[in-house]
Amino acid sequence: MDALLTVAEYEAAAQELLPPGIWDYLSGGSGQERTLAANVDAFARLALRPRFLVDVSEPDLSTTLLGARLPTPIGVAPVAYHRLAHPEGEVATARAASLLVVSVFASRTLEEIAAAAAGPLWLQLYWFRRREVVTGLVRRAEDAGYQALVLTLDTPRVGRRLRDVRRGFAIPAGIVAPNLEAAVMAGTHEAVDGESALARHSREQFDPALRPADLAWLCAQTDLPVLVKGVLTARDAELALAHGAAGVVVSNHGGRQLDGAVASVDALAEVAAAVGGRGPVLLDGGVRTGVDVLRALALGASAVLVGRPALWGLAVGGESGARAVLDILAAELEDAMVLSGRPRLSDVDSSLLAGVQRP
Ligand SMILES: Cc1cc2nc3c(=O)[nH]c(=O)nc-3n(C[C@H](O)[C@H](O)[C@H](O)COP(=O)(O)O)c2cc1C
Ligand SMILES: CCCCCCC(=O)C(=O)O
Repeated sequence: MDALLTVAEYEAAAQELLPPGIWDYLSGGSGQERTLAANVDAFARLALRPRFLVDVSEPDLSTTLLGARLPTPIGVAPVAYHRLAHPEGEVATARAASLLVVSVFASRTLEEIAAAAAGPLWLQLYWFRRREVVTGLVRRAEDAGYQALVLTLDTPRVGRRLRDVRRGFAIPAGIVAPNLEAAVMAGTHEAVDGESALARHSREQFDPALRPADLAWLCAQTDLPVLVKGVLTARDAELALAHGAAGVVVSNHGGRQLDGAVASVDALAEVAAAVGGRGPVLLDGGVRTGVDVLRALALGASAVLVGRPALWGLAVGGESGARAVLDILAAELEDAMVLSGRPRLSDVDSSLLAGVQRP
């Protein structure tokens, strides 16, 4: 087989390998999948304005995020059940990633992942009705050396994902979420009529009444920085920072929640302006090339996260497949920085983008 050179080639190879139901769960979106498509299309519309007569002989992709030095501004977004893609699951991804946000629905324990990790780990949380589930996870993350928490705001319930509804998708027997007790996970392996097992589970277990005061309460439970994920407006960024958040992840959950929601990259400038340097602004959704990473940085992102691309790499080649995907994105980013006359991340700003108003 020829070497795979792009994320798109990993996507196609993963589709060949994965059972159709798992492929649909990993790659699909909600509703008509308009936001899923928009996330990718919106990047393609952002044209670049390269400049020359600049010394680009020593490009530097490194950055600092929440005090941690990272070789690139590219991390892995929280994605449930990596063992759907590869038997080693999150342990393989953690070996490959320089920053991994571990889903609360990880299919390996927080401690196994920490023992394998090559870089910082952050733990993503949902707002479970039973608060002791949340606080128990916070304590375990602290004890295992995780460096931040990420509270996902955009999922008061799982969105209506028609591919999963049609297939009666449920988590296959043998793949579990070992960081959550059995009572919290009841029903996730059983298909139901008219709804995916995950959507039903979320209605039973997630508290849809999450308010700013709850965020403040969570921040008060821990010394770890708490970021919020799913922010698409200046209003939510302001509210989150005012209630203790240390940073935000601009995200529409990869087009899996509100179909019709704005593409992540189209929401980025508004959110970055509202944060105004008070904390890191990450972006996920639709990042498929290193040029996309550069575009996001130009619009104010401190770093990007990739969800599906990491899982496609994992499906194709376990740890080395996930690493290959992240390396492709980093190599493409370096190329784009050199070819656009921005050799350091501090050189990247909105002057790189055509048609974007400059301050
Ligand atoms: C299969 C799958 C599972 C996901 N699980 C979670 C999760 O457990 N928690 C969460 O906050 N986001 C979850 N997400 C959303 C991702 O964190 C991220 O927002 C999204 O994948 C980014 O879009 P991309 O896949 O285009 O990179 C999941 C996404 C996918 C594709
Ligand atoms: C067992 C519940 C899984 C919750 C959904 C994970 C997720 O966020 C996703 O997008 O899928």
